[in-house]
Amino acid sequence: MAEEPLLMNFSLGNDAILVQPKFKGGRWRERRGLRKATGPTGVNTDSILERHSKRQKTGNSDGPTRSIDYQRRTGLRHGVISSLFSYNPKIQSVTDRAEQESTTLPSNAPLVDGIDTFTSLGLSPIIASHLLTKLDIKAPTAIQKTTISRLLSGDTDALIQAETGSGKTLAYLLPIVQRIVQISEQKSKNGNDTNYQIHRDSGLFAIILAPTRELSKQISVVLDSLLGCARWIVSGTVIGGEKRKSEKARLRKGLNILVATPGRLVDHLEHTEVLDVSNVRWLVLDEGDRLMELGFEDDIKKILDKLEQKKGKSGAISDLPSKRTTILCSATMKTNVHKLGEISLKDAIHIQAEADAQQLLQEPTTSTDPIFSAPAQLQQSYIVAPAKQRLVTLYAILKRSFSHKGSVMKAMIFFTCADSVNFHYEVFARKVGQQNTSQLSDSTPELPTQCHSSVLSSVNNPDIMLYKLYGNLTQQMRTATLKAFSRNPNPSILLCTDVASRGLDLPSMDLVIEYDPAFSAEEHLHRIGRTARAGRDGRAIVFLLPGPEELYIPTLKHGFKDKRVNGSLSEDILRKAFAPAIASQTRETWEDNATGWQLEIERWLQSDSKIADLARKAYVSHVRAYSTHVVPERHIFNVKELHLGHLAKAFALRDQPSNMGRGGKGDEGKQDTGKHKGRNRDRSRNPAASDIDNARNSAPDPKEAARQMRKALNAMNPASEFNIA
Ligand SMILES: Nc1ncnc2c1ncn2[C@@H]1O[C@H](COP(=O)(O)OP(=O)(O)OP(=O)(O)O)[C@@H](O)[C@H]1O
Repeated sequence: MAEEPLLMNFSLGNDAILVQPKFKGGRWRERRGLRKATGPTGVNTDSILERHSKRQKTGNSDGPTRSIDYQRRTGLRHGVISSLFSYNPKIQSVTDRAEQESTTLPSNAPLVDGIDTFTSLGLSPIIASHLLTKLDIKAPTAIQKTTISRLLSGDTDALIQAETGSGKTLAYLLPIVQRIVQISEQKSKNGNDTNYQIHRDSGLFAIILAPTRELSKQISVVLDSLLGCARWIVSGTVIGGEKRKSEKARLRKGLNILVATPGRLVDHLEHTEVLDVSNVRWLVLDEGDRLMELGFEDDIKKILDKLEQKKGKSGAISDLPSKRTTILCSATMKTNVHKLGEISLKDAIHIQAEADAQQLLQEPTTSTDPIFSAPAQLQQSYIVAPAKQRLVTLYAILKRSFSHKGSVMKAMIFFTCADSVNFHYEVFARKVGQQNTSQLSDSTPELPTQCHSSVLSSVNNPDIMLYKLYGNLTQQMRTATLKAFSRNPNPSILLCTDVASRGLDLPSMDLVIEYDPAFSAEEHLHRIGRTARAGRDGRAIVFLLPGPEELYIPTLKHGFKDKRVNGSLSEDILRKAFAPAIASQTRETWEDNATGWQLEIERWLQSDSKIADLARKAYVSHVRAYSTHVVPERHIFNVKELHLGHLAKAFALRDQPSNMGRGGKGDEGKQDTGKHKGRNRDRSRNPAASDIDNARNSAPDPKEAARQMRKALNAMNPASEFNIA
């Protein structure tokens, strides 16, 4: 079954059409469609693209390039190719350019004072020793310390909030596993001492819900390794991406703990009779805010109703708690989490790591102020790069970061859309020196999307691998890619969308680059939280454009306890990365070298129509995605402020694609002659979007419009970026 139709982060009342909702989660395409549908206040990127493309045709907005000599050396002989270094906007903000080393102690590391051990918190010595010997986990983290003792001592609902990488998964899994082990042992004392009385067919006791398949799989792996000390307790997953039949077979065999995505679980609750939830006493909603953003509210309500309806008496298994405990968990707690809390929790306790709780007391926040902080040891910086210098600066950072084997082992680069991931993957995957043959990497559905990057590899670091991940890849490919990326002992770079921003625990992640800033401050926190986990070091870099985007810097600082965020200019980075060899007898400058690199990519694009199409597609998707930043941040990421001609250069295009004013999605080089043709084509490919247009334009009265709107929204699937079921 397809995933239930979902709304993002808001429910429509009868007159919902009159209000301006905030769209946060899901794919940018759906966010954009939804925002456009709600009224004329949204920015129309189609018309912006069209306006700029007309302006573009009247001449080169960049004016003349530098001297004739400079043009001769750089290949800009005809004066029609925009220079990387001229006519860039003024940079206002970067006053803080000296690199500051952090001396801050890690805030999400295991506690080292030796006072709090897992056994002192109430965990059984068997589990504690299993943690030590098999998982190399010696001491609890701060959130584990607070959560474990609280959840072991009672059956109260809980809302767990702690930094990324602070060990929240074990914080809720350990007490649940211990409680089930205790129930099992209790039974064995009453009966046969040598046999545990709980088996896989004794009943389902706990369900853990997570928003993505990747995260569900990850939780399931942690759970399985934990259950190594209680092998008679069996766990499993129902997360889609495989045949329903095999999931049913697994459920028929019996499971005691189930990890699931909400859509797929609802599907089984409705169609799989053998799934008995009468004994479920623990329900965990991991990444609660994301579950809400992806529109799982209805599914969660259905699950809660089913659990309530089917709840059996605890008589069948003695010591089974009479009450169900629900645990809600996330690093960020937005208003939607409180709504989820209202639906799912009763008299819940709010559990935070002690340090976080103290900080909150000292710095009370308003309801509009998101409560979040990044791990203290994470070194965060921003780079102000003019649009034209973005691509070459990204190359320069990667080249320097991976200049020696071991300097950086794993890096992630976040983009706002899959088209952009695809384009940049090809840029760094291309075979140097083979400019006339398309190297478009074809992927086989079951194999990881990976290739060697000869562009980034060097004598000192010869084996740099590239991977890409986004929601529209097949599930097998996504799983294989993450596995291959995690297991590759060589330096590796993952190019991805926000499908990888939540919860993923990828080993040795040293560097996170937000090449496109996140759609919301909370998402930024989750993205950078893929590094600096469990006390380890990590670096995060965000790219900003000069101008309004520099207003984002206070938001970046807000997430850090000591407001420590370093800034640098792209030209400083280019100067270092493209410095000519000392022995060089030529008159080359770093500017020439940087320009040479950019021109090589531009020529490669011109010689290969497939790559050029990919670049145009990426460009249009990027601009459209840009217009879907959350409302409170739209003055910072304002699509009207984008210089579209300069931005084209970041996609190695010499002009803004003139034939893509209104079409965009997948134009694939076709001419778009009529004013509205492209748009109509886009709409015809997305019937839901065209329904929304109809709803907005034709409905005579607000109630009817709202009804049509609900119908249209129901036809869309905001979670499809995440391919959840
Ligand atoms: N007590 C501990 N000691 C050492 N490492 C730990 C401990 N607890 C968890 N870890 C490790 O810390 C890493 C992060 O844990 P986890 O994924 O649970 O973090 P999280 O708080 O859920 O992060 P996010 O908010 O990003 O989902 C994992 O690699 C895990 O094995």
